[in-house]
Amino acid sequence: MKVTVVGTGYVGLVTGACLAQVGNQVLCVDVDADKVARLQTGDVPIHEPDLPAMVQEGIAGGRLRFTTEVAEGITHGDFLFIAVGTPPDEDGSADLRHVLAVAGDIGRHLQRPVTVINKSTVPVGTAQKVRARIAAVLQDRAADIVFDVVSNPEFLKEGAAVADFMKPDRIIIGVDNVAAAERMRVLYAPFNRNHDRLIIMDPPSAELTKYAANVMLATKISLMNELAGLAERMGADIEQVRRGIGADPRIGYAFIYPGCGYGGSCFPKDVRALEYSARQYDFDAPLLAAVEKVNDRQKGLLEQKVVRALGEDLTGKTIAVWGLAFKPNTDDMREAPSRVLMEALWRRGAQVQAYDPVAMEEARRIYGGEPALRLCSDPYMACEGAEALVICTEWQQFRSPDFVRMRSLLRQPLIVDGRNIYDPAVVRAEGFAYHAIGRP
Ligand SMILES: NC(=O)c1ccc[n+]([C@@H]2O[C@H](COP(=O)([O-])OP(=O)(O)OC[C@H]3O[C@@H](n4cnc5c(N)ncnc54)[C@H](O)[C@@H]3O)[C@@H](O)[C@H]2O)c1
Ligand SMILES: O=c1ccn([C@@H]2O[C@H](COP(=O)(O)OP(=O)(O)O[C@H]3O[C@H](CO)[C@@H](O)[C@H](O)[C@H]3O)[C@@H](O)[C@H]2O)c(=O)[nH]1
Repeated sequence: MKVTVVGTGYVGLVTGACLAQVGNQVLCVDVDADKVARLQTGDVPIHEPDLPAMVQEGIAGGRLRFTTEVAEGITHGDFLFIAVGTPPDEDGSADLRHVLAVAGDIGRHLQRPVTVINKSTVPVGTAQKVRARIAAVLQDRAADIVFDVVSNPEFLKEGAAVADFMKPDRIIIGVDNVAAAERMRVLYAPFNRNHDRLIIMDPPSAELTKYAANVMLATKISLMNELAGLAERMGADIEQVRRGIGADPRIGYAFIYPGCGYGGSCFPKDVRALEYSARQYDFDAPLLAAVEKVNDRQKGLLEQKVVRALGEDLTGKTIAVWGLAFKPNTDDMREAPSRVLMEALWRRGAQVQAYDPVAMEEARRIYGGEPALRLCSDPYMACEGAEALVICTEWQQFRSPDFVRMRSLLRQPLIVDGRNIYDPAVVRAEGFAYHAIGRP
């Protein structure tokens, strides 16, 4: 099948590469000429396991191509995916500018009947807006071309994006006619072999399903973080509590890890966007506001723990930070807790020595000119002469460190663990003061 994917970010690139992998002819379109130039040579600009090999295989097999030519893109595909960003506007609402710009492009260049599929995370009613924009532009051209608009939100996680796309838990198809649903079933058949993963519904329900999933997960995390704060005060250990409640299958072990707050390009923005939508409908949604409030507070916790140990004025002091990405296996630092911590430390006059296995280039891009940041090529180098080590991301390589070496490099044997990756008894036996999240 001929597929066009507009937008080659985390979602678009993974969608394009995976659809090419199963044999489709895929053309990916992006307005970012540098990104397209890199992708044309098989150079994947993001860190995502398995993606470079898949992109290179697709290019070599002639099934995956990249262009900045939007007209070429729109005329190529029978399926046109919209996978552009929907960043938060100042008021928290999802900015639909890019999605509607693509709808306008489709209207301008469409030559034959197609299925337009929106993969971006968008508020309820957007499929309708996309349809209206395409129809209006077609009308201006006096072009009478039929098209469907399908809502097909994406649920991949960064760091596991290829695996999630290839073996999805579910494929949500929001559609208003049977023929379009059938076309989607055929397109997704390679990802739907053993169990039927397709859940077909109306477009508004599909659009809300995406937000509902993200706010449900964000709520689990914020609730655990709130309980962690209580545990800390009550002398209980949230890690023991986590195991105790996770054993109940109605609760489950997934997504109940307390920590220094959720980050990334999705949870923070999507909780805010749904809050905004609720206000638009004049509907009080106190739970959503609380989820966000708890998370904001949680992101300030690591700074508080450092201050409690070292004092308010950190002028001239150096703090080591392990982990800059918002979670392991990605170089994405959007809304990462590490950023909140580092910026707070800088305001208090501290120097930061940071290490991340893959996000160093991204850190350089964001904080390149920051004199109070030293990016270190090795985790132990980051500890050299620092008053404390703070862990922001639970990368595997941090889990079993050389504590003796760490202690010899740090000026003070102090670890603030934002991800609860160590056994407090073990770390303390190594001679460290250890402060984690919700643990005595
Ligand atoms: N990142 C994730 O893990 C994830 C997962 C599920 C859903 N989503 C949702 O998917 C959407 C895309 O997210 P992302 O992380 O892939 O975004 P991204 O910022 O990584 O990529 C978006 C891409 O779209 C391109 N673009 C913007 N306007 C364009 C236009 N008019 N024509 C062509 N290209 C254009 C940009 O240049 C960029 O390369 C968002 O709505 C997001 O909420 C993201
Ligand atoms: O028990 C947990 C699980 C996660 N997190 C944090 O939550 C954030 C988000 O993690 P994760 O969900 O794994 O990453 P994302 O790539 O942001 O994926 C989420 O957001 C995507 C974009 O909408 C969705 O497609 C995915 O289904 C959804 O999991 C990260 O900061 C994690 O550290 C916790 O603090 N505790």
